[in-house]
Amino acid sequence: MKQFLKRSFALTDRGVHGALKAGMFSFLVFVITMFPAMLLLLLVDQLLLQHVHDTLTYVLFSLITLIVMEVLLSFEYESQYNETYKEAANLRIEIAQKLSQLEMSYFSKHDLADLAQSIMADVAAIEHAGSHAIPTALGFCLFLPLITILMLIGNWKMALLAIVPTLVSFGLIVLGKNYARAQFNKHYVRLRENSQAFQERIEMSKEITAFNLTEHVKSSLYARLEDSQRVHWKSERNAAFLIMGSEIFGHFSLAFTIVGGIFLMQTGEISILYLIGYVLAAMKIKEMVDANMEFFMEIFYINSAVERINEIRNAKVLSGLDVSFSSFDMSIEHLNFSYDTNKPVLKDVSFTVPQGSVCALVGESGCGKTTLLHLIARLYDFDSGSISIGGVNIKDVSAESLYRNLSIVFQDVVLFNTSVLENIRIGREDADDEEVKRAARLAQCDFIDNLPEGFDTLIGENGRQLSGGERQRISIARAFLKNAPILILDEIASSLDVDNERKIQESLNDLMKNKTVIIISHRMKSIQNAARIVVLKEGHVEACGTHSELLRSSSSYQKLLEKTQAADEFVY
Ligand SMILES: Nc1ncnc2c1ncn2[C@@H]1O[C@H](COP(=O)(O)OP(=O)(O)OP(=O)(O)O)[C@@H](O)[C@H]1O
Repeated sequence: MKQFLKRSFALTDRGVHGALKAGMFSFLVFVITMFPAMLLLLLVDQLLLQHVHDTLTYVLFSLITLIVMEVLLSFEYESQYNETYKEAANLRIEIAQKLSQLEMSYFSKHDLADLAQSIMADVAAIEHAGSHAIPTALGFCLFLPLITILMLIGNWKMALLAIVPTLVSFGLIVLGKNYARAQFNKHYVRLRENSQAFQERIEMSKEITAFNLTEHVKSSLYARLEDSQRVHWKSERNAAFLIMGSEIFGHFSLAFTIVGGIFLMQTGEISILYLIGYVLAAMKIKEMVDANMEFFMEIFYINSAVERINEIRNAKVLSGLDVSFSSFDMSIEHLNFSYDTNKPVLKDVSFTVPQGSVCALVGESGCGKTTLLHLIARLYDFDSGSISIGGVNIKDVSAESLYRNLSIVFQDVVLFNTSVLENIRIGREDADDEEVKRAARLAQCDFIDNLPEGFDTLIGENGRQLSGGERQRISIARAFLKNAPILILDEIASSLDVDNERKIQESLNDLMKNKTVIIISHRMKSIQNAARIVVLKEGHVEACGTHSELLRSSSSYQKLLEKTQAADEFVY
């Protein structure tokens, strides 16, 4: 049961416990709401059949019913709402933790807007269902068999007259469930596409204005909205038909009970008290079904949200053991990798980088240099072969052990919407302010002095208040601060002007001392002193050696040098 609830509603263990508790209270509330009908039966018994009951019986019965009802309702409320809000927070935390453990390939295969939708909207949908629909449905599923058995014991014919139409009414909803689910999924896909389109519109405002695309984008957004409105209307309309059909059958329950009951009473099979009792029970069941129908629909509606949350839960995580590396020699052997199975990006790549030496990766654009750095940083897992540090395959190493020993400076720098100081401190969380400032000086971040509040200046979303070169230097300062034994540099000079590049080059020479460094640079001159230069061509190692060795032996290396020289001389 617990596993069923966990799977069906993407609940956490605690959430399952909460839902069961709330469901039990809902069941008790269903039971107690039958008591006023029983009181009415007592009265009918007295009026019609002259079975006189003491007035105190009515008063006591009413009082006890009221008190129990009040207590149960408050418990039901408490367990439904409190547990659900806690569950929504737990679920979001669980998803956030899971996302932080996933392979990067998961993010490249999934839409980020979709993930954001899963964390916010899907959990909100489950939260709403959890506070209303799931406990009530659980309670009703317990109550219906109980009342059916009691009614069958009383008179099985009357019981069937009241219960069968109710079951058919339910059956209709369940039968239509798959159809409704497909419609709701379609609507969800449209919503996701719309939010992607709006996000793109906002992110590309500059390009849209510059290329005079405002009208075109506006009309395509309107067309999208109209389309999603159509799909939404269709899904709501079909859901409404289902509910209506099921409600009509629900009414048959009452009609059959009255007509069948009168017939059975005339044949002398049941007394008028039985007739009224079964009519009251049929009315109550109908009332409950009506009140809860939208909850059952809601449970079908959250199905696609549940599927997406479960998909994140079941995704493969980066796993491995905590390891202390004995050395930082790096060895890459027969490495193969593809982003998708049809197109290999790296093919049988092998080379070594001894501890404390610099290795440069060069090659035409698209040959797989950045991909190789991503694999070394374990942002993706490779298909076959190995990457070892100190003889240990990084696939067997936990993310914490690896990143403790690795500093990475990528082409695309990501900054957080906080102060400059905190952005640099990301390199090493326990660094004090002085250490952060020293790292900034080493990375030539002199622009910080000109910011309004120096190191305390907030730099806006993804550092939008900074230039490309300034963002790059903050990223380099993080690497200085971390001072890890392995350093990965991907085109760090791409956003720097000549003056800054020269300054950073000097301080980088200090940082790189005694470290295992892997660097990509399109400025061929800057890597000429590297102990080893690996020339990649269409995903495989074409040549490997020092600058002077490659000048003699590799025609691809010579061509790369010629191209960079030609680019340096290019005049606009
Ligand atoms: N996330 C991705 N999903 C699918 N294919 C990708 C992805 N990233 C890169 N590729 C493809 O992999 C190949 C190698 O790309 P990579 O970025 O590693 O080349 P590169 O040598 O670093 O290029 P550049 O010098 O232009 O930065 C390219 O064909 C690219 O289109």
